[in-house]
Amino acid sequence: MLTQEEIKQLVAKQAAQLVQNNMTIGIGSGSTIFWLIMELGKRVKGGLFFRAIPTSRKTAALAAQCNIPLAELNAVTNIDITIDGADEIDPQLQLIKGGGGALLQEKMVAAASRELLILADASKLVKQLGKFPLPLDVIPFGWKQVQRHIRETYHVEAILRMEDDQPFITDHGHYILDCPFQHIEHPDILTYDLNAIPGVADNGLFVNMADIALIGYPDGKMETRHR
Ligand SMILES: O=C(CO)[C@H](O)[C@H](O)COP(=O)(O)O
Repeated sequence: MLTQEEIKQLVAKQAAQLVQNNMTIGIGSGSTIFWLIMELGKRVKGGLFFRAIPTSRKTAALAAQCNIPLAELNAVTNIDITIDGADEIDPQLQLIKGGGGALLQEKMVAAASRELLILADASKLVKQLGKFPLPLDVIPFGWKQVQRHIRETYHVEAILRMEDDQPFITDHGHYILDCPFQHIEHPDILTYDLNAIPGVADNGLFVNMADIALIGYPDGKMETRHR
């Protein structure tokens, strides 16, 4: 039986093979994507040329260490594919993302891409989204108003994400509120409503965005799911 880390490595290795010469790709964030970057680094060493739009500073730094050429989102007109991880994946390939706090940039890069491929081990599969607390990316000014709105509207206690006893700060200087909705029945409606709250930059629901998910299992099998 493979460990979770070995499964992540396996799906990352498979996904890295999809990248072809001269492509522009989006590279997600997180521990699964760490392995993707390692595999892509090997392919760069082998002579493959592509350029990548990173979805976080961490990803940009890792990719640079692996000699992967980087480009800015504003500098490109086409992204062939974005490869990213997820925190929850439902049967329709609707996602919760943002466990690493990079959801805003991840969603912007994914939205600009022709295709979004999600890599995950099978523990991320759920029947219904919501067990994983939904991250909201919020502007620090007035974040408590957003928290109050979530409490009064949904009866959900949004928790300010902390790091080393300080609020966690995103790459864009924002805060993250983690919202334990438990059961999200209509992700399409919820994403729309949450983003309408003043002060919310974005939320971690990725609705109708993922095209394919590559899922790895402890026995070494891999499954491809399409939306
Ligand atoms: O959305 C993300 C970061 O904002 C990640 O893709 C998500 O948290 C999954 O991470 P991991 O591969 O470490 O489980």
